[in-house]
Amino acid sequence: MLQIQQLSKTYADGTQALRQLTLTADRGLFGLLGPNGVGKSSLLRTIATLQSADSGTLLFDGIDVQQEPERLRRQLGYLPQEFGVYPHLSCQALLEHIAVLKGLHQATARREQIAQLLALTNLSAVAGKTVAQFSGGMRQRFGIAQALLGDPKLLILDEPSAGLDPQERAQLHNVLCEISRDRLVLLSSHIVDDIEQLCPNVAILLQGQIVLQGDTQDLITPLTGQIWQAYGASVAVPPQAQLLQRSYQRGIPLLRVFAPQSPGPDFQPVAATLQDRYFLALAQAHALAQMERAL
Ligand SMILES: Nc1ncnc2c1ncn2[C@@H]1O[C@H](COP(=O)(O)OP(=O)(O)OP(=O)(O)O)[C@@H](O)[C@H]1O
Repeated sequence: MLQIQQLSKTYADGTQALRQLTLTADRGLFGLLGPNGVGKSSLLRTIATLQSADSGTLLFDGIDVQQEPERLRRQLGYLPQEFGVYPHLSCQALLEHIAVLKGLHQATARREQIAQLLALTNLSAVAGKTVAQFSGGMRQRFGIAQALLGDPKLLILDEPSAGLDPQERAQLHNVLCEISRDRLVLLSSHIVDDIEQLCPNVAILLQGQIVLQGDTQDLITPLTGQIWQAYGASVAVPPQAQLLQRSYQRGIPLLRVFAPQSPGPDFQPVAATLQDRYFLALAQAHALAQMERAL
């Protein structure tokens, strides 16, 4: 289990990336959701022992991550948002190289593990190609294969589906579900659909703090019967409703709002989604910040 208490991090230029952040995550896929720049990567890099926090505690399965980073690293797989590869090495050779760096010295066991991971990530047929020649989806699956070397109990994936086409995303999702059975997979994204499809548990991060955390379905259910949609450019947001999203459907303007009762005859009730919960959290945080500024 990952237990984070009151974690804070301020960069040298004064940017406060994490503000007394508290979070608990157990086994399975855990989604970390938040807009750009709220501190997701800062949190993941800190958990991955790539940077230190200024204060707070960070425990994983009884390991004090800040006191014993080496012990944590033996249990850790990490896929950063962007990762470089040696351009001239094949996928197979690169995995061999990383496996040795991770301490997998026994050649037969190492080869077996690499073969299993190549099969799991659907890369066996292209293992002889250089990773530089891979498509975006293949690269991400390679990134997951390298992170899984050594069978880590904690896997950290920073925006793993960014830039993938729908087919590659679906393939990646299959791999993620497959590998999350007996470990904690901490996954960051600003693609709400990805988190809703994959993660039974989620946390929403805003301005360096967790503003909402829980079972994904339990966060959505209380919104049942309170999400409404209206089509048309002339429809206004009624005062008793909270605007969640203005968008388009096949070119027609679409308004999506939160309201305990029907906001008016133009609005139809629709099923609530994680995106609604997320936008509501953003709107509430924005309103709170405005109130604080006004005081
Ligand atoms: N090394 C650094 N030095 C100074 N500021 C930094 C550094 N790394 C990140 N920041 C700042 O800290 C804040 C949080 O950044 P971070 O990358 O953790 O956010 P994020 O939620 O992962 O964003 P994104 O989704 O865009 O990757 C931002 O204001 C960012 O500009």
